[in-house]
Amino acid sequence: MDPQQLAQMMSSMGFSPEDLAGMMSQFNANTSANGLGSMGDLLRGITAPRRSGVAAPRGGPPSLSFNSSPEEVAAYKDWFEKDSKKPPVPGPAIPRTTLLASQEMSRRQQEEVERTPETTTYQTRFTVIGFPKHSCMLQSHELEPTSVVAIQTIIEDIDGDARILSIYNFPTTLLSRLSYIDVLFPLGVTMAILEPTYKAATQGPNAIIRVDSPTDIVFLDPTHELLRGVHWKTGPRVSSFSAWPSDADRWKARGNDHFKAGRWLPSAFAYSYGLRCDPTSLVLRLNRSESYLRLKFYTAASADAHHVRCAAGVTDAYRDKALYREAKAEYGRGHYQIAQILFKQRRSSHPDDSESAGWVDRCDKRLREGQSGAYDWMQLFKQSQNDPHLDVADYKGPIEVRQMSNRGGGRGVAAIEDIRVGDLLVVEKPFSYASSNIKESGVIQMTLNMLTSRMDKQSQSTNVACATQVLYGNPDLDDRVFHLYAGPEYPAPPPTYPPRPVSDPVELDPLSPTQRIDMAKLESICTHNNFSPMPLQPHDPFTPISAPGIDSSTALYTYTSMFNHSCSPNANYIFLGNVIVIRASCSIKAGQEVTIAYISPHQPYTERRDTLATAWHLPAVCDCAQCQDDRVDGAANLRHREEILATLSGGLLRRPLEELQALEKKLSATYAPTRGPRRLAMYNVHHVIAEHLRASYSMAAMNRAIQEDIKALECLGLTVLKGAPARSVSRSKSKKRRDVELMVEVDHLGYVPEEAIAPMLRIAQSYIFFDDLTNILGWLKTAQWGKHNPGTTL
Ligand SMILES: C[S@@+](CC[C@H](N)C(=O)[O-])C[C@H]1O[C@@H](n2cnc3c(N)ncnc32)[C@H](O)[C@@H]1O
Repeated sequence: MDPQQLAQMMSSMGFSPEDLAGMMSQFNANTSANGLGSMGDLLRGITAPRRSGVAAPRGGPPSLSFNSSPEEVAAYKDWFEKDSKKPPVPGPAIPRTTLLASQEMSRRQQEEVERTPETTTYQTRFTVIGFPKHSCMLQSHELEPTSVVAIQTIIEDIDGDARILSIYNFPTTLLSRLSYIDVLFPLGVTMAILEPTYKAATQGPNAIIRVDSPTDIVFLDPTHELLRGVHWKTGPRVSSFSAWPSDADRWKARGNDHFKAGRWLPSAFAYSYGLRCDPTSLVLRLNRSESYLRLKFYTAASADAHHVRCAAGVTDAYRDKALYREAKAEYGRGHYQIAQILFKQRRSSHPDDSESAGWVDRCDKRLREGQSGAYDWMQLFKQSQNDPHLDVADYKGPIEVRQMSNRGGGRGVAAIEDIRVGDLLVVEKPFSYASSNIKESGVIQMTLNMLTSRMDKQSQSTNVACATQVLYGNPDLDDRVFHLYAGPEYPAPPPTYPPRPVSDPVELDPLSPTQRIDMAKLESICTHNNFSPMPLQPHDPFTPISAPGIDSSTALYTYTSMFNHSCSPNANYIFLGNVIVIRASCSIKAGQEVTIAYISPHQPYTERRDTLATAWHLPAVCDCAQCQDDRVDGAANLRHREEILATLSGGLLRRPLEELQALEKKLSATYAPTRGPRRLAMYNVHHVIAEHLRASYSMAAMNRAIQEDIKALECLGLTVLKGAPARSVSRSKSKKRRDVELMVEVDHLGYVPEEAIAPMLRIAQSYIFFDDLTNILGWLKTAQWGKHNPGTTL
């Protein structure tokens, strides 16, 4: 997003220019504040040795802000690449008191923001993603601590050498309040950080220890064997370290307090500490399963509930609760058959419980949707207006993933039988979804993505954190995400998709997760596969726009990520809430590749090529029909066309007819003679010529006006029928049914652009001049159809 786009976005959201100026200056003065960056006192911890050399920073990076020019971004990237090749050296020592003082100040500022959110200006945060980093891929028992440090935002080693610690992507901490972070990372808690990265801060003078992956953090009890024999220079414990429960019952009570206050992850932590004291406790596991359900950690919830349900000697009451929780967790995992069996078991022991009967019905619906693609579209549309998260099953039509030559990642989607226009191909809930609302959150997060050299939208970086959270709580989904295409820097993914599902739930100990999330790869996967859901809206349902109150949204879909791009695709997608629905936009033969458009096919060729190359790493030569056509036109013609279009910014309507006709000739000459009628750049010229002709109000001119508007429609890619009508559409009049013909081809349900409606209506109006009722009704009907067919019919 460039500064101009940002300014436009802000003003469309109701920010004044003064607001924007305030944000910019505040941003430049502010360093990389994050939630943890505002904590005051000390935590303690242990670092594992870095397994590979990550250069400690020497000399600061070029400064960056969200109004940095592409050259400044390139300079930063250049610095970063050079800097990361330097051998590691010790970082500069910064007095502990200096760091603590600045930390205290940050905290006070943050507290002020929380106290008076309405009077505080927007907080700006800036960070960088998409650089190589070292998420530990080893198990924690392989830890070999070489240095002992006190961990919080300021950490120090046993000799008192102080550093800043930044933890990114820790589940549930996004935009959370200080009081919540204090609970999650209480003062004095000891953690082992596996393979931290020591790097220059994006802003400000001080280097930071950065931990990107939450699975690189292991929480240690004071009695942990790693801490045996460790002597802290600052004394055996941090002064404000609060009492540490030493038995399972106290941990249970603490967990229950957190749970009652809606602090789900801290409650799961407390139950997990309790389980360290008493690994056989069923009540702790049962309680933890409910905390996990609230966090949507379905796999972890199912594992705990299953453990309790099947434990020897479990009481009926516990078994009952565990059964219900396991059933809900399996439902959350999309295992509707298993969930239904469990809900039925519950119903048979509680015949009067209407809730479990309701769950059995819901499972029935999901099973039907997943098998036959039979959805209640209207109901879903209505629900999506209140909540983007819809309770639906995923569906896959007659398609499969195959190896495709010349495609990044090597795979693509192909039809396994002949598909008709409009057929449903995919319905998929997002793996992760993030939306942002700057006004509500009061935070502007700018993220430089080193993989694309572009600024990510706020929701893009948030979505990485959301995907991390889903993986953290559902470790069985690892392959579903890590078998996606991760960009040219990573080895090709496996040739098939989806991976075999893991049926047995995997247990999660949040204090010492055994799974490892490779954050650099996850960032790259999100970059190469993300979508911006723009849900259908009620007032103008066929013009997708952002939902009210949402500035941007980003989602990762897994199966959908298998579709390759084409600028003239044969499938279209829309969003109901955050659920993606893909349909065939024309007939597709068995074996043919099914493609979707990642970007608007209406952009000029060079813009499409550049966006596809930088944002999607598509090869310089896209082999779709539209790009081939554009290449046949030739670079000089494409350039010339853009130059002509650039001169038209003042609009066309006021220009004399002769000038327009000359313009039409000039533009036409930029298209190769072999090209068909689809010439997007010429739509408007034809339509404006038609308007001029119409103004003269003669029979001949009116006829020519109709022909010019037909050309305008053909330039937009529509096939106007000159012979047999496309389809009969019935309408009732005086109880008799009369058929009205559509005037354009409907075999290809490509996106009917908004621009097509005006020429259609004007043609209908022009036929009034000729008293031609068939054409008047036909074109009115066609305009109505066009308005209601943005490429897919539900
Ligand atoms: C969302 S993935 C599509 C699935 C991918 N081909 C796979 O095997 O996982 C996006 C990546 O596929 C490749 N890709 C998509 N469309 C392409 C096209 N038309 N030509 C070449 N590569 C394409 C690019 O590398 C792009 O970054």
